[in-house]
Amino acid sequence: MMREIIAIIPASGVGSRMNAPFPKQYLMLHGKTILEHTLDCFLTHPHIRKIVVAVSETDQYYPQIAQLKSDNIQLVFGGETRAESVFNALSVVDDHCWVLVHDAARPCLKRSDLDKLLQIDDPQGAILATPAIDTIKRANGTHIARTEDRSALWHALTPQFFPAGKLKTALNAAFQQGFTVTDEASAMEYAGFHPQLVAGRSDNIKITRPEDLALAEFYLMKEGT
Ligand SMILES: Nc1ccn([C@@H]2O[C@H](COP(=O)(O)OP(=O)(O)OP(=O)(O)O)[C@@H](O)[C@H]2O)c(=O)n1
Ligand SMILES: C[C@](O)(CO)[C@H](O)COP(=O)(O)O
Repeated sequence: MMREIIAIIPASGVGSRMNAPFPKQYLMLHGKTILEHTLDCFLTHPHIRKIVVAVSETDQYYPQIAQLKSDNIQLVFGGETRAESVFNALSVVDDHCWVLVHDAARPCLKRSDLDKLLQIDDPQGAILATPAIDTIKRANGTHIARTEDRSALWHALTPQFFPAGKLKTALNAAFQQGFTVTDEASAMEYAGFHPQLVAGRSDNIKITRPEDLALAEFYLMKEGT
C-alpha cells in the first residue's frame, strides 16, 4: 500500500549563529532563498503529497513567504524551539501519514538521498546520517576529558522519516517530561524506539554559521542528483 507522505520544513528560526540582518533561510544563494532551494527537492518529488512549512509570525509578511503559497504548500506558525515548530506542523497532518522532517537550513539535499530514505519501511522510522570521521573529544570545560570511541558515532542529518502519529505522541511526551529534543529521532528514542540510520551525503550541510554560505553555494552549483 502506498504511504501518504508529507514533508515538514521547520523554517521559523532566527538564525542567531549566522549573524545576518534577517533569518538565514531568507538569504539568497544563486538567485533563490535558502528556503526555496530546500523546497525544490520536495516540490519536484512525485511521492510527496504536501509540504507544511513552519514560519515565524514575524516573518509571515516577508514577500518570499507570500510567493510560497501554492496548492501543495501549507504554512503554519512555528514555535519557540525547532521541536515546537515541528509539533505545530504535525497538527495539520493526519496520524496515518508518514512525515519527512527536513531543516529549511539544509538546501543541498540531493534527490538520491531523499529516495534512499523513502525506501525505508521501518515502523521505528529512519534518519539520514553520516558516520563521524573526525576524532571526537569529550570536553571538561576548556580541556579534553577523554577521546570517545567514534566507531559507533554518527552525525544526525535531515530529513528524518517517521509515522506522523507516533512522532506526535513522542514529541508530546518529551515536552510533558521536559526532555530537550534537538531532532525528531531523539523524541522517538525517548519513547523507546530505535530509528534506522541511513548513510547520507556529507554535502547535506546545515547552514549555521557565516562560513557555511560559501560551501553551500559551491554545493548548490555542483551538478548531480
Ligand atoms: N524555533 C525554531 C528554531 C529553528 N527552526 C528551524 O530549524 C532548523 C534548524 O535549526 P537551526 O539551524 O538551529 O536554525 P536557527 O534556530 O534559526 O539557528 P540558531 O540556532 O543559530 O539561532 C532551521 O531551518 C530553523 O529555521 C524552527 O523552525 N523553529
Ligand atoms: C535536526 C538537526 O539538523 C540534526 O542534526 C539538528 O539537531 C538541528 O540542530 P539546531 O541546533 O536546531 O540547528
